[in-house]
Amino acid sequence: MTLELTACTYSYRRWSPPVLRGLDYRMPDGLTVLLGPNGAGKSTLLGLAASVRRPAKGSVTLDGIPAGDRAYRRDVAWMPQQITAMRAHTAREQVAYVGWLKGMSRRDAWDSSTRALARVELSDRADVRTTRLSGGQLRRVGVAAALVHDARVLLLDEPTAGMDPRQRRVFRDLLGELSKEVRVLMSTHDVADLAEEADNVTVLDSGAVTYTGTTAGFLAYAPDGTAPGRAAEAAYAALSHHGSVL
Ligand SMILES: Nc1ncnc2c1ncn2[C@@H]1O[C@H](COP(=O)(O)OP(=O)(O)OP(=O)(O)O)[C@@H](O)[C@H]1O
Repeated sequence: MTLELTACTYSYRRWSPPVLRGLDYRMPDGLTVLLGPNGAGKSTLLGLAASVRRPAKGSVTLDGIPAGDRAYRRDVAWMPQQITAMRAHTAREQVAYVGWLKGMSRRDAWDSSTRALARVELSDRADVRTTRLSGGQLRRVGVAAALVHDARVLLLDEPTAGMDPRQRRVFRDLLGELSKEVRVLMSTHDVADLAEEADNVTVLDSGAVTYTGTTAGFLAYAPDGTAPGRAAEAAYAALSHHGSVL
């Protein structure tokens, strides 16, 4: 299962300079954390991989299947940075609706929605309208919606933003389980918290990949003498300082 961006160029407006220019990126196995400063292009990359944005040049494929094909969309799930509460829908309905859009039968989508909400510890809010949920709860609805159709690749855009410490722990455990089953690419600013859990790290800066490889390889960029528990932050700072290491 290989999700690959090849020579991708993307601009938000026709005449504006591209955010990504000829980007080549192959998503690694297991759990990959996508790091980078604000505006680096993480959401743009995830949007292309999710096939919600189309590159002006280049291609996005999953095992050779082009993004946008039905099979591609079924296998790839995306949690956007902003989760929209659908008016007059409960959490269960909103998640089930995403499953239905991805091609599940109504019944399967409904059953799967109930399971997905349980995985994010939201069963007790399943029948509450999403417009009434807190920001952190709504993000968990977003995670559940990404899980509902049993995709083989999960693309998560800052899933832990706004979650309280307990929910972060629940989410981390869930990620641990999920990354054994599926590939996960997750953007975060939570360098210290998550980078050490991941199998791989990708660092994006100004639309270019400045590091992609194992977490051990990433942590090796921390200068000697870095305090325990600070290695991920120190490695990230060192990579940002040195620029591209590819
Ligand atoms: N809808 C949009 N219209 C115009 N420009 C945009 C739009 N979305 C993003 N951009 C620009 O594209 C660049 C990359 O943005 P992107 O959201 O991909 O970065 P990011 O790494 O996800 O940032 P953050 O960490 O702040 O979420 C930025 O310069 C941003 O201003």
